[in-house]
Amino acid sequence: MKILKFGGTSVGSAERIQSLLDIVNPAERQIVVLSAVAGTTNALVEIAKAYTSGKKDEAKDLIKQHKDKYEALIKDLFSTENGYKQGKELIDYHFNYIASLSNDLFTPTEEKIILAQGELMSTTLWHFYLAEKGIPSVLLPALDFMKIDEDNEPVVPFIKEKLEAILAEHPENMLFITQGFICRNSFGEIDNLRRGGSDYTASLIGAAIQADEIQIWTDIDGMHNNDPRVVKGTTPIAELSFDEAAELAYFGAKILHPQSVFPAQRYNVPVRLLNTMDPKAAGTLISQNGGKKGAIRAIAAKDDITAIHIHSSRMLLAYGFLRRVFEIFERYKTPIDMITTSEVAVSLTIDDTKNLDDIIREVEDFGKVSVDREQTIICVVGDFGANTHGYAARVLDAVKHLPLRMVSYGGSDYNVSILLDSEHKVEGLRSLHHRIF
Ligand SMILES: Nc1ncnc2c1ncn2[C@@H]1O[C@H](COP(=O)(O)OP(=O)(O)O)[C@@H](O)[C@H]1O
Ligand SMILES: N[C@@H](CC(=O)OP(=O)(O)O)C(=O)O
Repeated sequence: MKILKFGGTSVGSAERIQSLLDIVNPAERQIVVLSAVAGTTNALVEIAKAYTSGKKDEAKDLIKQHKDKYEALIKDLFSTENGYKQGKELIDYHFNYIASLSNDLFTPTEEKIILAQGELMSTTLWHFYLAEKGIPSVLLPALDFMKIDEDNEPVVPFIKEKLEAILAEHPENMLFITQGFICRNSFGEIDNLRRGGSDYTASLIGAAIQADEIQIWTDIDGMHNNDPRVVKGTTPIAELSFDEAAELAYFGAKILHPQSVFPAQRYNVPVRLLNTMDPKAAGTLISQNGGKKGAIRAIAAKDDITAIHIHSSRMLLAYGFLRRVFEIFERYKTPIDMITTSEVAVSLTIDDTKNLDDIIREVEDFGKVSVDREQTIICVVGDFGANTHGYAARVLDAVKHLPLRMVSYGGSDYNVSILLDSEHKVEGLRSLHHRIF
């Protein structure tokens, strides 16, 4: 069984929703995971922000604006009166529900309920469209099987058990549709897998049911060797290993949600990145042995990084120092991305600054602390195993005209990372691209 995920742009208009049938073969048993229509989740975030700050009129205007877009979409999508009627009832229901939340005490729980409406609408609209065309499909409610625990980690055995039970109820059906992104948390409340999380849904489903392949359909012909939004002349990479893809996704290659590689890797299910606008293009295949030995594969950048530098003479010849520093970050559930150390100092980076003030207060017990904000990690990914040579030199040579804050090499066989001020990011990406590829 295959899992096909279509992102926001792939369901971004009536025409795009209709042309999913050019790609999806309804005679093949498969699960199709859909994101919300492009722009919807951003609009829902804005509505929730307006509610949070008590701006009910602003929220009402935003709801109206967005509902108008959906009115236009369903007019173009359906060709029968009955199809249109069903679509209209659906969007009335969801937008009235969003509007009704203005009367409640607005907490993060209500915010997550609002954010879930986009995927609930897109999947049901496509299900109705297929029905209009006489194509049977089964809508699988993600909220019935997609679950995360108290640490926001997915509960794969639960997902597997629930999903297999639901699929077993429909032995004759071929086409299943479900929502990406949304899930329930350990309290049973509606939650989500964070922005861009529909890829993660597809990967978790693929892992849970041991699918043959997970296909991520988007608006570009695979993972490119640099950020196409910043650098001209980037090219798609035919094959990547899971490790390389994970590094690229984590360090900013927006085409894949950062966590989405791990479930597929853990259960060894290949992932293919494909282009809805050009379905015949080869795309990128991510698999166990996909990497090309001894080569630089791609460059990615992650913004909004904060660097923390701790200078302490107590570190000199001491043991247990780093453990005590790391424990502080662990207590505040703050992941560390990059680390460099000397005998009397340690520098590390984080991207989640929710608890930064508390962390700094505690870290200051160890020595002198300084913080640099608006930093960017540029990550160069390839096969840099212990027997290879020259890669770090090539990377550093390409950015020798830029001030570097940190350099990390050797942490894994796949990654050379540099930290620089975000104002140098574009120049860094371009210079690396032109000198390396
Ligand atoms: N290395 C990269 N390779 C391919 N696309 C990338 C890369 N880095 C950033 N992107 C961007 O990711 C976009 C696709 O991701 P996204 O917008 O999340 O798609 P979707 O809405 O289909 O989930 C592309 O349009 C491209 O601009
Ligand atoms: N709709 C959600 C989830 C998602 O994955 O979207 P997309 O596939 O369009 O990146 C978001 O915008 O975050």
